[in-house]
Amino acid sequence: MWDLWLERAKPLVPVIVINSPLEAVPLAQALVDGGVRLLEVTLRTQHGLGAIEAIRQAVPEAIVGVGTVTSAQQMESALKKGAQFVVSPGSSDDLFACAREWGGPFLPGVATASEVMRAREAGFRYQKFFPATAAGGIPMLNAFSGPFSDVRFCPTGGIGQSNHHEFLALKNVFAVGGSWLTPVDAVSAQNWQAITSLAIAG
Ligand SMILES: O=C(O)C(=O)C[C@H](O)[C@H](O)COP(=O)(O)O
Repeated sequence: MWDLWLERAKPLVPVIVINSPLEAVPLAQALVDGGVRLLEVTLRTQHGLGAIEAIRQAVPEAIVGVGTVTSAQQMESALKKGAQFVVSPGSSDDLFACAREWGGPFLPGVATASEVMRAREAGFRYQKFFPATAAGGIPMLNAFSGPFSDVRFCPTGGIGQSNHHEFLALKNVFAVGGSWLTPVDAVSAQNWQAITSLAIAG
């Protein structure tokens, strides 16, 4: 699924925190206008689920995922709202089971070789490397590429405008994620043009 989506979308996954329900649709539209279509709407606030539903309805060019998923129950709630992919900062047997039953694109979070192996054994070869810079950054991803040549990563955590190209240049990286595309001050000021400009620059 990722390969198909990435034919039409930049390999950037903004990690979105919705503080006001009214922000969701214009923010998603601003990102899409800049060519960023894979959107990870986190469940860090109470508005996350509603935002997923609203963006699915109002911004058809967006590919809307849910992030900060740490339980099967959260995954199920987000899928009911129309989430098209699911991201977790970590991995658990419950999440693996729920994602397998669903059958859609799930990115389990991994930070160590053992976690990569567990997620791969569970059937997930696309994984979120989190927290990317704190857990070893580019040297760690290069080290993973030897033993895990069949696994591809979306590094997230500590990545920004200045270094995301270096991550994207790695063969085992299919996309990079982060909050730099949706700065809190621009979102709270409803400066959608600034968000589109960041998306275009990314
Ligand atoms: O809440 C989640 O779903 C997470 O898994 C963590 C986020 O992906 C990172 O916290 C983003 O990192 P920054 O780009 O450094 O802000």
